[in-house]
Amino acid sequence: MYHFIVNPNSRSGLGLSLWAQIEPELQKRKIDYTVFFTQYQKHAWEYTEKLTSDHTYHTLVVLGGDGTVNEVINGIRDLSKVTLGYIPTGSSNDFARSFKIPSDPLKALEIILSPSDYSYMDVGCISYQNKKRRFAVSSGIGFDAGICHEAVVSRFKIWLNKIRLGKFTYSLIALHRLFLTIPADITLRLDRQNPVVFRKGWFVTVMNHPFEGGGLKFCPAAKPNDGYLDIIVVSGFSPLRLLSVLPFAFAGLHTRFRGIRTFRCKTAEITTTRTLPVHTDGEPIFLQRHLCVSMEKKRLKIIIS
Ligand SMILES: Nc1ncnc2c1ncn2[C@@H]1O[C@H](COP(=O)(O)OP(=O)(O)OP(=O)(O)O)[C@@H](O)[C@H]1O
Repeated sequence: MYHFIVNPNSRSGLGLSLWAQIEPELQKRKIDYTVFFTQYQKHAWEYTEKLTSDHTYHTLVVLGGDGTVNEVINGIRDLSKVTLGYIPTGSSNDFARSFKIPSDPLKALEIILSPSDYSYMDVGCISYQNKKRRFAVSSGIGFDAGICHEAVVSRFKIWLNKIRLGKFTYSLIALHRLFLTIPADITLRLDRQNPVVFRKGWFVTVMNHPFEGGGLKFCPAAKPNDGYLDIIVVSGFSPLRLLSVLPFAFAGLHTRFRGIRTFRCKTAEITTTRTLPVHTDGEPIFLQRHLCVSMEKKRLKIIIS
């Protein structure tokens, strides 16, 4: 039995029309399935929590963007008792990008219905103010999270999705945020070693996958199943210099510039001198000053081909 979780509003409403391509195929092939449509934020989380609370084995299929994947992963009671399939319909689709899941919904469905390979994905986790939230792709504090916060409220994303340029949403909002962000000093402590301070920090992002923000290859060496988290720290830049360097991240060539550092770790503690926006998989988590990052002990089985 496949349990489809559909965000009809993903890519500004395209999710529903893509489901209309998927359902006839399921019916034609007499596939045993249920479908659940999310109606509001965290609805996918609530539903997944209820569904998986019987602690039996489930195959869940997400049709949505990275934000819906994030909510489903957060709702799973026992990561070892779920197999996850994914049909990408979001604006940025960074989760699908590194697993090379096709963007054509029928091709992605074909893989789910006749799988030949799986990945056992690490699941990241941030803790803040006695709360905990998992992430699949990345979680960051500072400039990149500010972009996610703005994307949620911006009409710009809707407009770009309408003209099929949704993947540029985050890059274009980044241009706007570049001149609004005031860098803060950031202290990073990896694997309980000595802390390192980065002056004028723009952002720190913990990456499980190499890409975020619609194809920015922030941590080119990150692998979602290697048992490690990769980290990028960007500090000491002027806005104009950052603007000239960031496009290199689409090719993963930004790491050669001074002011950009990458690390690999199992745990990280991030403290900033001011409260800054935080995100997990592009979902805003308000303003924080202190985050602890780690990985879940159990991994999640993902259908990849
Ligand atoms: N019916 C709905 N109406 C409005 N928002 C919804 C609905 N269902 C879910 N959401 C919220 O939509 C947000 C974004 O969804 P999602 O990430 O799937 O799509 P996206 O934003 O188009 O893609 P991406 O994250 O790849 O940019 C999530 O925060 C989710 O909680």
